[in-house]
Amino acid sequence: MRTPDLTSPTLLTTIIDQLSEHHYCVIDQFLAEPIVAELHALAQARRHAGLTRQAGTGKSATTNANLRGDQIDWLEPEDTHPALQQYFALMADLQQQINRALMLGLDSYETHFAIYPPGTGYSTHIDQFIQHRVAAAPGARTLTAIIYLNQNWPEAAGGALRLYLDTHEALPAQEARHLDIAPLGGRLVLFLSARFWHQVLPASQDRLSVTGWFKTR
Ligand SMILES: O=C(O)CCC(=O)C(=O)O
Ligand SMILES: [Fe+2]
Repeated sequence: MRTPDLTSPTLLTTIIDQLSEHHYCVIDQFLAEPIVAELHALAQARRHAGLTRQAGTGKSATTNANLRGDQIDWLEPEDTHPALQQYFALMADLQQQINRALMLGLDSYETHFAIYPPGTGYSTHIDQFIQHRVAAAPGARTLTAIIYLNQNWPEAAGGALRLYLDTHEALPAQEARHLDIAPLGGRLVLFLSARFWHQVLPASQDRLSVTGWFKTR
């Protein structure tokens, strides 16, 4: 199984340059197909074992399927599954490299599988809790990291991540300047959690990802 080599100067330089210039980056084929397939199979197996639950929104984690329709399954770094071990090791490496280059002070990582059944999405939001939206709030989500697990995803299936590129004080309109990012297997999306409004558009088939947040102390 091959995982990306973060000691490769080109990959790391691309990530760092894109993050410092644009505050987000999209890296295709970040994860190789075998590990994407393993994580996909694991997410489905855990779903069938009843480990996923309806995701909530906000600190109280109120569930409202109109706002957010995914099923989530939180992952623990102690989990001995080889694909998860590889994933956690990779994200720890990424955290260290990004800290070294950008001094973001990333300190911990929380992550879950997310499964959006057909027709569901996640309405426009920001990943930082309102209570944390002051500089250097302790425990704030600082960098969002999403890896998609959908191999052979047809464009017609929808399910893009819509990232609103400008800062907006309040909820941006759907047609505000944005980038639509298809949830292609192996693709990594990183963005500063407090900076971007974003939403998940509904898809016509199950849409799987492993999503996480690097937090500051
Ligand atoms: O899956 C995605 O593309 C984004 C998910 C998301 O915005 C979230 O979980 O906060
Ligand atoms: Fe989000």
